[in-house]
Amino acid sequence: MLMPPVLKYCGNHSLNDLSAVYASHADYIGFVFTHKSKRTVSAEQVSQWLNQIGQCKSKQLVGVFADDSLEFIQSVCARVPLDVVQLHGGESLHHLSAVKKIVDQSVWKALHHDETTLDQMRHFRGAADGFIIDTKRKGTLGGTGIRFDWHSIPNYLSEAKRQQVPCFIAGGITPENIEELMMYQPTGIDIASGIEHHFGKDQALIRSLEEKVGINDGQTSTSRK
Ligand SMILES: O=C(O)c1ccccc1NCC(=O)[C@H](O)[C@H](O)COP(=O)(O)O
Repeated sequence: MLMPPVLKYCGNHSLNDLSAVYASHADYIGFVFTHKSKRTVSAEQVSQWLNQIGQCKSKQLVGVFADDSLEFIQSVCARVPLDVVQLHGGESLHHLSAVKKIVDQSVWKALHHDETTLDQMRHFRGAADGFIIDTKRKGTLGGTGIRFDWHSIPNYLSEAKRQQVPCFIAGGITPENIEELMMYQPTGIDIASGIEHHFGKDQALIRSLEEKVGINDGQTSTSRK
């Protein structure tokens, strides 16, 4: 029996979004703090929502940044109890190492799929604590709702396994195409658009996706680990 992938639901930008993903089997809940997104939230908003809804111990919080300054990243980490800092821009190895020095959190590097991605994963070996492989689209860094050529997934998973770090597949994953993606046996999946209806996270879409990856309602995210 195949293990269901680790789930990350990203781009939560309202209290309703947070309620929907809290009720789900998500392992990671992502907030986009960089200003380069239509889903940008502030540290103040997120900490207010967390106060309203309470902390959820079985889920880890991820903060998404993209080419942001060390000061900005540090200021968000001081206000929001993040478990992971995700760097989603064109950050260099030098910048990622500098971020690692100033935060206590794990630092993941998002890479945009193209013919150089595997080399880039090797370049970040020993520094990045995990990878997100996302779709490359000019003018947008993430949350595109567009998938990349999944034939490269086995190479990405093998490299992450060699490095003994998690690897999430992102970009255009939906309840409609998740069964096709499951044939590549992804260890982690990361979704923003595909579980949204009218730009808000939708519990019916989340349930449909989770059923298709083999997570049933009797399981909590911790009982899957
Ligand atoms: O979601 C965004 O709007 C976003 C904008 C800029 C940088 C990163 C962003 N999202 C990061 C994620 O981890 C998304 O889950 C990932 O890009 C997949 O998005 P989607 O294709 O919409 O499922």
